[in-house]
Amino acid sequence: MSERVLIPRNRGFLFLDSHPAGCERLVADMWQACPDSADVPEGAGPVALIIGSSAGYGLAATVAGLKRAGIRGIMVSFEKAPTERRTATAGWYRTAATADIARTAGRDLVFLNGDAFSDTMKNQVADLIEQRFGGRLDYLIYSVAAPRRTDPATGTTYASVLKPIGRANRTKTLVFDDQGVPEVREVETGPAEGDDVEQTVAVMGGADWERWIEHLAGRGLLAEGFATVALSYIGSPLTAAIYRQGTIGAAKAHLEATARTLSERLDKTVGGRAVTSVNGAAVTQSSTAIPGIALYTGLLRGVLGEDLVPPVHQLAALWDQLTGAAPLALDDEGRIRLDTWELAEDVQTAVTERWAAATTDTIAGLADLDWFHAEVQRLYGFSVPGVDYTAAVATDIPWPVPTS
Ligand SMILES: NC(=O)c1ccc[n+]([C@@H]2O[C@H](COP(=O)([O-])OP(=O)(O)OC[C@H]3O[C@@H](n4cnc5c(N)ncnc54)[C@H](O)[C@@H]3O)[C@@H](O)[C@H]2O)c1
Repeated sequence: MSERVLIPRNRGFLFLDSHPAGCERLVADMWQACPDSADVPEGAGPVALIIGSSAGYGLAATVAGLKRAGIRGIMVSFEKAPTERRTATAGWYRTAATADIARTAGRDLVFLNGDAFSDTMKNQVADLIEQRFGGRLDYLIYSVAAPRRTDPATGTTYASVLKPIGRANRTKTLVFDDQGVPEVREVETGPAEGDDVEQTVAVMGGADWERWIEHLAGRGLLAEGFATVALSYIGSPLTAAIYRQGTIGAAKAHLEATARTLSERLDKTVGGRAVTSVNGAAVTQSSTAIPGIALYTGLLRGVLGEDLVPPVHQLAALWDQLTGAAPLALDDEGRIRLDTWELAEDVQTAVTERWAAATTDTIAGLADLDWFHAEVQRLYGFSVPGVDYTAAVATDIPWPVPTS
């Protein structure tokens, strides 16, 4: 086993290495932070498929699903193995840690590493549901965030972009230099051109979610009352030009429209439903790539402090609505809303005032920079309280294999 002392090496919000012990501790902390539920079934729980389970909202869905609903089933993500020179990706280590928690909780989770957009993965999952999980899937949570997708039907590869639609967008944004010193800058993003919108919709819209449901339905694997949820975001007017009214927003609108058509079909065939869940802003590898979102999230935390609702609490609420432990609450467009704390008028007013006042000189008093900076580091397992970063750690942790 290779053991090394790991120090964070990064370019902007991207880090070269991930810390296995930090990642493990983070998952353990998430598990602790998720409240217990009296409604968890004693025996084999419902069968769930969670796509995008190694990070962000998908990881929260997995941890909260274990704790609030006693799920078993299949977790899919796309992570890189450790090599001689590089650690594995953080999601690899978080997956190993999640597998340990599931084992301790006595829940049968199988973790698959590969491209969820491929037919190979869909077949592998369908075979597993058939052979290991009684041939019936109760829940599918779709939480993929990816820059590219190859459509297996045509072989065409699509690339998503983060651009405004119609005209260029100038926004304030937050960056940190190598020493972690913050700077508020203005960046301009040119408008979507050519087929940018179609490409982004093809990656982050509902096409692959629908393909999954059709594939599993075609194999007769959807249980009576089957429910599926895909994650969506609306966000603040401050980020609307680049997010909700931009190329990614077009993809989210497509995802939400897909939910409506899927739901009609599922209702008729298995008495099931498909919905989107609109979640609040969180620091994830995907969200930090969006211009302005880092500044916005730092200010949001500055306003809300500990009242900023972490993903695992939002996903606990989601599972409660799915299992019936809490009433299903849908907005006028049929979406589950777990972002109400973020979009509350007083919160948005306060964030907007701070946004207007934000400069490199004032930012420290307006945003919770320590939290934001540490959250970015925690995406890679660094800055996790309780971890000894001077100790050498084994980096060649194996991907969890299911016990037979
Ligand atoms: N982060 C936010 O602020 C926020 C807010 C609301 C909704 N959401 C939504 O939540 C969803 C997940 O986003 P996130 O921020 O948690 O992302 P993330 O980057 O933290 O996680 C993405 C996950 O997708 C997996 N993945 C990527 N490509 C894959 C592929 N080809 N095959 C299989 N797995 C793949 C990754 O391994 C990882 O598990 C997205 O739909 C996003 O729009 C995010």
